[in-house]
Amino acid sequence: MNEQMNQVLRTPSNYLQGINITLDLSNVLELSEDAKILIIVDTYTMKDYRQRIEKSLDTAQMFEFVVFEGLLTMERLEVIVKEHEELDYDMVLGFGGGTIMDVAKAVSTLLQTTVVLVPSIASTDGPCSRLSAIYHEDGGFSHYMVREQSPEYVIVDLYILSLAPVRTFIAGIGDALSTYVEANACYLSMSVNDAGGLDTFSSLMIARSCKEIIFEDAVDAVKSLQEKMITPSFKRMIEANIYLSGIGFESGGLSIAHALHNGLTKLRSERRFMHGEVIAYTTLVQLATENSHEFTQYRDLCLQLGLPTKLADFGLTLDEKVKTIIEQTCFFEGSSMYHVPYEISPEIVFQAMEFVEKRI
Ligand SMILES: NC(=O)c1ccc[n+]([C@@H]2O[C@H](COP(=O)([O-])OP(=O)(O)OC[C@H]3O[C@@H](n4cnc5c(N)ncnc54)[C@H](O)[C@@H]3O)[C@@H](O)[C@H]2O)c1
Ligand SMILES: [Zn+2]
Repeated sequence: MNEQMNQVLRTPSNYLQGINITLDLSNVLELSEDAKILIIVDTYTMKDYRQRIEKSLDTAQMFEFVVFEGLLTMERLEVIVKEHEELDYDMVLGFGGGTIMDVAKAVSTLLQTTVVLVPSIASTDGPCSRLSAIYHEDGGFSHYMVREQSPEYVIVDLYILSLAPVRTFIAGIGDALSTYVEANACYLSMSVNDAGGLDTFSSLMIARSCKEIIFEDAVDAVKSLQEKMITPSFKRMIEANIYLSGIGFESGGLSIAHALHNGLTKLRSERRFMHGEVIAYTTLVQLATENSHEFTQYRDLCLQLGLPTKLADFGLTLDEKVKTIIEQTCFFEGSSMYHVPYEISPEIVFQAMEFVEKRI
């Protein structure tokens, strides 16, 4: 019975945030002279920040870059590990978007090193969690790989994030928007969270702070980013996107919004959408399944931020194919779809999607 489980809250060992904090990584990480570091970057961070990272880690004995772009699959993960297992690295440092955070966590698990995560966009709440989302070659979600320990270091450079594309920041707000909705559903249904136990009251409060900051600060924070200004609202929103949402989802738990997102990865659309953009929509669907009086408030904020609010915004139609995907991929033993304090079924989710689709 879940009632006898422990309550578990997990956090990264160190969360450091500052303007240009990445100029001083050797000191911030207290690097020893014999440190060997594997640095995982995406094409963007490699192009714009390679020199900064090289200079900042110059006290290390050696470091090597791996450039990763595209989806994290088990096959690609095994290739990276095979190519680097001989060198006895102490640390894997991931510097990039949400995918790079997941690659770095997974590689560090398999190479048994510490992990340092430096998000170059505040687009997901991945940096503070132990999870890595693994995909199939065709883009469909496969499973979560879970690191034993939370990340040792999360380093947040406000200067770098103040130059990031506005769309990525808004996607991060979309991801964070789901956190309280899902954590609250887990708390009320005594569901197992992603930290491996029952929710603490603290994690629920962290998720609630995340929600409060979004509704107070998101609009102003986006304006700040458009003007490349590091304002108090921007700083609070960065913490909400990365830290509060990260702890809030892992130790608060996932529910319908992420289960439905994972199922919808089986659908192909013309344009590529970011994780958080899909989550904004699936959060609205979760709110609709519970007939929440807050549905309109959430939907209006999404509209104000330019986040998708219906399937049509992804160029997709709510048809039988979608229904089949929900039936076949979202409802399985252990799915977070069941993490709600009320009855749930493919029909109820589909009806909620119809409701969301018809809202003007
Ligand atoms: N493990 C977790 O806890 C967790 C949580 C949320 C999301 N995720 C995963 O994260 C992934 C999505 O991450 P994402 O939405 O960040 O997309 P992404 O990482 O796939 O893509 C981000 C893109 O932005 C580019 N980029 C990076 N920094 C940039 C910058 N400063 N300026 C301009 N471009 C930049 C990159 O080159 C990349 O092409 C998904 O796989 C999702 O499952 C994992
Ligand atoms: Zn998410």
